[in-house]
Amino acid sequence: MRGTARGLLELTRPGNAIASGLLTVIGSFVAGIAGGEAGLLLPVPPEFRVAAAVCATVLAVGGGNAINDYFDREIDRINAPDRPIPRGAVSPRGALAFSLALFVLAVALALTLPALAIAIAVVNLVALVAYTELFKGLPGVGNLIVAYLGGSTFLFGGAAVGGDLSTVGVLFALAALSTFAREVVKDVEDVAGDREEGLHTLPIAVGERRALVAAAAALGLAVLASPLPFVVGTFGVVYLVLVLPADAVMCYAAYESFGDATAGQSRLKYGMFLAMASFVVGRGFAVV
Ligand SMILES: CC(C)=CCC/C(C)=C/CC/C(C)=C/CC/C(C)=C/COC[C@H](O)COP(=O)(O)O
Ligand SMILES: CC(C)=CCC/C(C)=C/CC/C(C)=C/CC/C(C)=C/COP(=O)(O)OP(=O)(O)O
Ligand SMILES: [Mg+2]
Repeated sequence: MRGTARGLLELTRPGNAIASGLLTVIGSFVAGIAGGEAGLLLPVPPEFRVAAAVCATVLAVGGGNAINDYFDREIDRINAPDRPIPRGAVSPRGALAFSLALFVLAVALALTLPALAIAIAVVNLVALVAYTELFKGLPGVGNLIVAYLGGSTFLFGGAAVGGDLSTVGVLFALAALSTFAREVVKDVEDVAGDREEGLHTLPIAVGERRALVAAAAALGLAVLASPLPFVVGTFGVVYLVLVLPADAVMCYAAYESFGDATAGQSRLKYGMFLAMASFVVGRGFAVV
C-alpha cells in the first residue's frame, strides 16, 4: 500500500508540478495581483484566485504526467522501466483513475477564476489528455504542445488576477522556447523506444543531429531574448545579473546534448530552474 501511495506521488512528478505552481504565482505577481473582476462567475477575491490558480496548476500538471505514464505504459518498459507503472507499483487503471481525479479537482478550482483563465485551463486540459496519443508522435508537434503548456502557466497566473499580460507574454515566450529545446533533446534520448513504438518524433523524422541543431536554435533565441523582462518589462537589474549564469548553464547544456542527450536534458532542466529563480528574485528586487 505504501508502495502504491509512493507510486501515485511519483506519477505526478511532484518537482515539476510544484515548479509549475511557482511559475503561476510569478505570472500573477508580474501581471499585478490587484487585478480586475471582469469575467468572474463568483465574486472571489484576487488572493484566493492566486491560491486557486496555483493549486489548479499543480493538480493539472500532476494529472497530465500521470495520464502520460498511463498512455506510455508499454513504451516505458524500454524508455523508462523504473517509472511506477512498468515497475508494478501502480496499475494502469489506477494511474488513469488517479489522473482523472486530479483533473476534476483542477477544473473545480479553475471555475473560481475569470473567463480567460478558465479558457486557458480548458485548452490545457484537452492538450494534456490528447498529447501522448495524438501529438507526441508527430515531428515537433508534441514538443510545441509541451512548450506551450509550460509557458502558459505564466499566462494562467496573470489571467487569474485579471492583470496586465504584456511582461507575462515575454516570460511565456522564454519558457516555451527553452522547454521546446529540452523536449527535443528528451526525444533524442528516447529514440530507441519511440522507434520501436512507431512514433515519428523530430529526431526520428529528420535525424538526431538536425533535431539537436533545432533545439540549440530555440534555446539560443530564448537566451538572446532573456534580457527583455528588464529592457521592456518590469524586472530590475538584479534579474539581469542572475539570469546570465542561468543562460550560461543552458547554453552549455545545449552543447553537451550533442555528445550525451541524457546529461544535456538534465542540465538544461537545472538551468531552467535557475532561470525561474532569477524571475522570482529579480522581480522581487524590482518591487522593493
Ligand atoms: C532563457 C530563459 C530565461 C528561459 C526561461 C526558463 C524557464 C523559467 C522555464 C520554465 C520551465 C519550468 C521550470 C517548468 C516547470 C516544470 C515543467 C512543466 C516541465 C515540463 O515537463 C515535461 C517534461 O517532459 C517532463 O519530463 P521530466 O522533467 O524529465 O520528468
Ligand atoms: C495551467 C494549467 C491548467 C495547466 C498547466 C499545464 C502544464 C504546465 C503542463 C506541463 C507539461 C506537462 C506536465 C506535460 C505532461 C505530459 C508530459 C510531456 C510528460 C513528460 O513525459 P515523459 O515521459 O518524460 O516524456 P514523453 O512522454 O513526452 O516522451
Ligand atoms: Mg512519457
